[in-house]
Amino acid sequence: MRIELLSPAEMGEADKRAIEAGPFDGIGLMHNAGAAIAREVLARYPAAGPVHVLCGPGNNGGDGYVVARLLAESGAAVSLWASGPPRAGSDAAIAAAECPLEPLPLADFSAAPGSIVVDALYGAGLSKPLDGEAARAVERVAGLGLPVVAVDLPSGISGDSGRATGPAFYAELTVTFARKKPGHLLMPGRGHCGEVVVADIGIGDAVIGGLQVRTFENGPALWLTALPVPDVDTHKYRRGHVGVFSGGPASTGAARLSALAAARSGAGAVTVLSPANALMVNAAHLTSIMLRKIDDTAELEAFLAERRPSALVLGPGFGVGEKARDFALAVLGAQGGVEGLVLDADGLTAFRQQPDLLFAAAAPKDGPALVLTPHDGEFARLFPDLATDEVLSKPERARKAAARCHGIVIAKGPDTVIAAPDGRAAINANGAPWLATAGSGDVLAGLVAGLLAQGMPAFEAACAAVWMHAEAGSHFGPGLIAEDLPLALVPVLRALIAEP
Ligand SMILES: NC(=O)C1=CN([C@@H]2O[C@H](COP(=O)(O)OP(=O)(O)OC[C@H]3O[C@@H](n4cnc5c(N)ncnc54)[C@H](OP(=O)(O)O)[C@@H]3O)[C@@H](O)[C@H]2O)[C@@H](O)CC1
Ligand SMILES: [K+]
Repeated sequence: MRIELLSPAEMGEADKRAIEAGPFDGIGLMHNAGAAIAREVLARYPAAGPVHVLCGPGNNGGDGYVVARLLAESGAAVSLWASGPPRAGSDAAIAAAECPLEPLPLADFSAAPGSIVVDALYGAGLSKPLDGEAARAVERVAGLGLPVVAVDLPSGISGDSGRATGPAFYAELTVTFARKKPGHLLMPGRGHCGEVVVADIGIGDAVIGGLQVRTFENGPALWLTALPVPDVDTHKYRRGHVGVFSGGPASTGAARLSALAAARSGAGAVTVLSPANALMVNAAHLTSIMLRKIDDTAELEAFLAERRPSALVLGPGFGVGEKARDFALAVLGAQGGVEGLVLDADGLTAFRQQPDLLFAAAAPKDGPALVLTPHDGEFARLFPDLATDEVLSKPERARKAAARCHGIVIAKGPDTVIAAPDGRAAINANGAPWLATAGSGDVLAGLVAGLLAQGMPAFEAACAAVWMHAEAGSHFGPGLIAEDLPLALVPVLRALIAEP
């Protein structure tokens, strides 16, 4: 699977390098792009009524002229609407000259029900919100409920950020070239794209490889080789030991959800670390998972020294306050053995007044890895300036946050982004609305810790956990509650580990 996500700038560079490398020149790539779209239109709408191709002034419009010509040659009834002539000397001007159809002014666009729309107004070169005739075309198409096939991106959607700065088409199908772009996976872009097809237009893997892309679609291809599989001669502590901090007697369930997920991920041992007053509640609900009393930092340090847990989860149901901060800092300061700390929920909020305290504790390179799992609200508490920066895309925000906190940031949402301090970022796209349920985040935190404890590098562990969590939720479907998730991970893990 080709998992690189190319920004519009990287795509432009790929285009340039592919032309230099040959065999296709600019108009050659455009012919390939147009042919791929025409093929999809004919395959998906074989009994289609008239096709209306809307062309903008740039190369996105150029692709549209190729599509219009090819569809007309195949016998389809095609109308061509253009916002203006392409720039003289551009590839789009060549494509327009090759197209025998006379363009009608976009301002006059109208279509009968039953028509298909090919949106070739703006793609990678979108530079401002759609307005005037383009905005009216979006409105008319939506009003008529016509199916839209978008060329590269639905016009109005940013390929970088997935944002719609103004009106934007809702496509049934988006055909893009060489690789997906971040805007296909980030919200709201993802909701505008419909199905996304990636067409090979002759830009080779070597060209893409040379770009040193740092943004990926999250999926097994990104981390499967790092997924821990136990050796035949293993024993339970070699499979990693996870400690999960529990809250007080009235809020222990979240820690147990994390603990169960850590256990299901393959960690050999899991211990719930409970205050004395919640020991009995936890004991009544735990079987294979161990229990240990920890009320203060001295008890925590004794546990770390004696039992040498490899990863810890702090936050779910824990309560916000000094104890959360002290415990997190003690874990990050632990000498040797601790692979990582997953800080979630209350563990994040506890640092809202002094995020730098946390970030400084995570700075030493030989210390435990820090993984933060904020939803939007928690992200804004720790990184208020990044959260309110309207210019940054979600991956850029997460990258800056990761660099600042010296840790992995899992910026949760329908388009969860995982970022590392070294600049890598992955966008998750297999999420399901069923996952938006209380306790779902606790399961994710435990899953990350379980993988960390088994020695998976932190970025890969975070990406794998997010993907598996979403996959488990999608497979389970309607009726999902967080208690179902740990067991729903089993078929997901089985399928991954069975893969050659
Ligand atoms: N790269 C590749 O590998 C290949 C790329 N291909 C295709 O090329 C596409 C990229 O082409 P592109 O760079 O010419 O950009 P495109 O989206 O056509 O727009 C640029 C023009 O629109 C204008 N403009 C922008 N927004 C506007 C607005 N809201 N309202 C009004 N005007 C607006 C903008 O004006 P300016 O910003 O300069 O003022 C400029 O004139 C890409 O998506 C793919 O389909 C394929 O052929 C195969 C190979
Ligand atoms: K488009």
